[in-house]
Amino acid sequence: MYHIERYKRNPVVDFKERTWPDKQIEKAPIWCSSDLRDGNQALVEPMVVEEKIEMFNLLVKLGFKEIEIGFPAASQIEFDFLRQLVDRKLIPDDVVVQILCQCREHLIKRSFEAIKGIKKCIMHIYNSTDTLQRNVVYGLDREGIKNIALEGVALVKKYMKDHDGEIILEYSPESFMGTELDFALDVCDAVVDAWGATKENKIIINLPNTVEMTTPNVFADRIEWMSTHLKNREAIILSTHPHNDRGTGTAVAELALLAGADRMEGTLFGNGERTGNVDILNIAYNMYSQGIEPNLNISNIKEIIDVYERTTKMSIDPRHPYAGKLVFTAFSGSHQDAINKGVQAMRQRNNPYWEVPYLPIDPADIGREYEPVVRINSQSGKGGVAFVMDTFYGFKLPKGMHKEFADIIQRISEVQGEVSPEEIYKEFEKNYIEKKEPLHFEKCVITDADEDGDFSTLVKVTYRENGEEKVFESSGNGPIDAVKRGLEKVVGKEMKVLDYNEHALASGSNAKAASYIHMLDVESGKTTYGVGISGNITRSSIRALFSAVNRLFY
Ligand SMILES: CC(=O)SCCNC(=O)CCNC(=O)[C@H](O)C(C)(C)COP(=O)(O)OP(=O)(O)OC[C@H]1O[C@@H](n2cnc3c(N)ncnc32)[C@H](O)[C@@H]1OP(=O)(O)O
Ligand SMILES: CC(C)C(=O)C(=O)O
Ligand SMILES: [Mg+2]
Repeated sequence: MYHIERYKRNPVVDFKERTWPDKQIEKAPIWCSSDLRDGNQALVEPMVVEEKIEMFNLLVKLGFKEIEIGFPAASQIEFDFLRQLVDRKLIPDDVVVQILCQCREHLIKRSFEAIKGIKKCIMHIYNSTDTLQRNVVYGLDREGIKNIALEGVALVKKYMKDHDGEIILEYSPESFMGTELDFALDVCDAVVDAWGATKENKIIINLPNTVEMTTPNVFADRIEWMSTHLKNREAIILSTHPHNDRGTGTAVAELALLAGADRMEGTLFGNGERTGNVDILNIAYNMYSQGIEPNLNISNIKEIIDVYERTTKMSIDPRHPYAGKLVFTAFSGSHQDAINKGVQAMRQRNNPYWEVPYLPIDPADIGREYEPVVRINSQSGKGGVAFVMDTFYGFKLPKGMHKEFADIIQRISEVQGEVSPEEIYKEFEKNYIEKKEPLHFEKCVITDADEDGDFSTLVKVTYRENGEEKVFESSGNGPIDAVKRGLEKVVGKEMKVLDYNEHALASGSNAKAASYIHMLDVESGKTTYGVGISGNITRSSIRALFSAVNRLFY
């Protein structure tokens, strides 16, 4: 049943002093991957130890320096994984592992057992602080909730005494977005004090968007408000941890950075509870697209996808930003035309900037060079077909030919749907290069008459007509003109070469040339293109003439 009266709006923040709307992201935050914790706790089949190790190694390779590896007090598998990391010496010196724990003594005690032997560890404790959970989960008032947090700090301090390694404390007022700001501030200030954080020995205060409840601007206000009101801000690394319930996780994360967050927790491709955590790669690629160094090694998205899909058994949606199979592909005609023109213009322009319509970054920069930017179906146009012929096969079709050939392809796509580059090339061969019947060119002997003049080139052309070998002789002001005049006699029609183009097909000494003839049947006014290829430029142009004649008159 549809009951809109059951829902109410969440409050905005009365904070006129906000400065984030005028800011820009200037640098990458401290990234913390929560793939092995928040991501893992949301999987139908949580990762087993070997899968976790594979994911951990990937995160290290990507350059994460802080990795939340789980909740080791929660299960044996989580505990064993952490022990494996230690025993197999898989944690590089410059990587700090982080573990999550509730503010409960037996769990904190067990967590300290798990981290034995780790030089430096972020101990992440949390408790929910919002009005709803205060009432329904804990049945406690503000003071009671604050005490859970302070009890957590006291317990970490207690077990730290016998621990041989550095502990950085992270505290999260879980469900921060539903917590009154003055109370969130009160709890966080109390935790910072109780921990004794200083500028030199900072604490991480992590303000999560546990469940998205408002538009991103409200979350940004909340972050900036906290950032400016926390008592001992210089002793704090302000972290945030967005989720994606309203589909605005990335927006929230980016606005939180404008609003003063120093650190960002999230996961690869946004795996995580419900609609997921924020997709760290999305934010990092967004930074990259703005020329901001993301401080992550994200140039091989294929490898990231492979490990992610294998270990989480999740799949990437084809429309997922940067990673989806279709996100750098244009099917529609006007987009393809603009991409085609943009790529040509880039080749001619003398500056380093990537500026191609509809492509925010060069897909090759992130390892997507093998996927087609342009795919052809019934929504496609001439620019797209020309782009495929150029980028896949090196044929630079003259502009006038784009429509003629695209019409051939569109007739096919309307029947069968998508037409692959291979099929497009086969049609090109069939309709142009191999258009060799009924007049099949065999050879041409060219002689230059001594005197200059309109008919100084003499040709003797051997060809087959419906299989029968024949010869004609003709003259003209060059080989193309001479052969054309001969063909007029063979066909019995007046024809005119409207345009001629040629280009090399591949570099190197055995490069072939492609020739294009635009031909008019003077009587009917019909025109068409003919295409020829050969290692010899004159042969390729004569082939193009035959191709055009076969297309136009038979
Ligand atoms: C937003 C987040 O992602 S938070 C992280 C969530 N992740 C996980 O929970 C994954 C791992 N968790 C687990 O495996 C289990 O919850 C365990 C092992 C940690 C604890 O198991 P159990 O004690 O059996 O159960 P459970 O989690 O339901 O405990 C609930 C009790 O803990 C209390 N509690 C919940 N969170 C906290 C907290 N952060 N600090 C202190 N107490 C807490 C509850 O109020 C409740 O108390 P009650 O028994 O008096 O009603
Ligand atoms: C434990 C906390 C930080 C969390 O995962 C959340 O609030 O989403
Ligand atoms: Mg979370």
